Amino acid sequence: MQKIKYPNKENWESLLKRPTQTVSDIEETVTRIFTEIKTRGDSAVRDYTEKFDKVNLDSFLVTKEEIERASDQVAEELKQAIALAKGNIEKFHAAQKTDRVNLETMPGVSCWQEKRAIQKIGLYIPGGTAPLFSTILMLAVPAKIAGCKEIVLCTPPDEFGKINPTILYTANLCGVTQIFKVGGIQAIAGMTFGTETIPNVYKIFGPGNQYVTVAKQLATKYGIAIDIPAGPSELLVVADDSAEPPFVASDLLSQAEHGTDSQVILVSTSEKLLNSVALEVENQIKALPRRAIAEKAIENSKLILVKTDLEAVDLINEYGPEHYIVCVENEDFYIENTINAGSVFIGNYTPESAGDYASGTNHTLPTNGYAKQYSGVNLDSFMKSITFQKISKEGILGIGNAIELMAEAEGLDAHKNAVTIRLKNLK
Ligand SMILES: NC(=O)c1ccc[n+]([C@@H]2O[C@H](COP(=O)([O-])OP(=O)(O)OC[C@H]3O[C@@H](n4cnc5c(N)ncnc54)[C@H](O)[C@@H]3O)[C@@H](O)[C@H]2O)c1
Ligand SMILES: N[C@H](CO)Cc1c[nH]c[nH+]1
Ligand SMILES: [Zn+2]
Repeated sequence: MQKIKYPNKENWESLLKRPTQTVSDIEETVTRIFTEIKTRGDSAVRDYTEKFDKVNLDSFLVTKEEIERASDQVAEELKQAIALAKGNIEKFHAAQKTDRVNLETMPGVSCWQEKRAIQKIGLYIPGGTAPLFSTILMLAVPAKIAGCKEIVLCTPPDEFGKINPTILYTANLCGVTQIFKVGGIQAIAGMTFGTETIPNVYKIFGPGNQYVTVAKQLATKYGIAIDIPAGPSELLVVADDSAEPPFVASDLLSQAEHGTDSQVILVSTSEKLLNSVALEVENQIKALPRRAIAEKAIENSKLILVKTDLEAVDLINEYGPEHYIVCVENEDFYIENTINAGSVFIGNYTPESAGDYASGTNHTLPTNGYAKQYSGVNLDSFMKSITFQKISKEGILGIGNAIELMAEAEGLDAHKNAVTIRLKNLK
């Protein structure tokens, strides 16, 4: 990891740059694939699946038999772990339900707001280098609580045209309607336009690599809503001498192992802590099965020494990390001053992995600095708010003249007339 001592504020922008490619780097490829899938449907999906996933599939739809077989292949112990995680995610997301907002803004003018589920949604479940079945819990569980009717899932097949059994088991457990063996840009395009077999949806959810993330962003040009840009995983840890260096190193590596384009950052006012963690990272990385991936990500990663807690907080808010671990004595200061972050993990005994799997919070979070303007996925992501109003005779008498005057001032006589005609009727 590159160590940077007391960086100047003018250099923050380049210091805090992500290693990912930009939308413009990938957009041309994404646009080409979108155009082909829009015009050629399944046959183009098949071609791109062969090109990127190295398998030629007759059918993308996972069958009932495949789902049943998958359940037998998942160990009982893992099923119980999934059940525990599912329970916590259910509890935390069900608690996010809100009451209807109901108000009389003036006598006889009642306004209220209610939420309704988005009826047709698509979930992208990453499967390029690891089968992220935990992401199904993060998306399908709140979707069900919200009341989404049709839940389509796409995930890349392996070279034998198979999907990891735990993905199929979890999808079935969570009430996913249809599962398709399609990944990457072709999956997002399929759910955007619909093909002979893949239904189009109203909103696409889920993380993925850079191609998936840019494809989701492009889908919005075609009227599809997306959850958030949730690309390559990242983690920023702020720690002081109260932190356990081996714990901090293990957290940094937990996100570094996601992909070569992941980034992890350690910020501290203690050089001693930075050095101890760097040594620990070097040691722990050797034993990782995904060492090669983690090592690449560590090349993109940084140890940053700052002078004060205030400087640390400013730098962290400027970065807007997806995951943010606060492991310092003065934790309240950091928590109170957190403005931009996807999800925050506090203290020596809160590994980031807890949020990835089982604490109950959602792991689909904004990356690449998007925590400045986006929230992570939550119950509201699966719903729309609809406003209602009902005006009585008393109400229209009270509000009518203001509407008439405003409509007249905008030069919109038909708007004014819709009120005038009613007021006359009441005289
Ligand atoms: N931000 C979050 O909330 C969050 C959560 C979980 C995972 N993630 C991230 O998800 C990502 C998962 O990535 P992954 O690659 O393992 O799986 P993936 O399923 O996202 O992507 C695999 C697909 O990418 C496509 N692809 C690969 N190379 C391509 C190329 N050169 N051109 C076009 N398409 C190509 C293929 O179609 C393949 O099926 C990781 O970066 C991880 O950090 C993020
Ligand atoms: N850390 C990822 C979100 O960036 C989520 C995940 C799934 N499995 C393991 N981790
Ligand atoms: Zn993770």
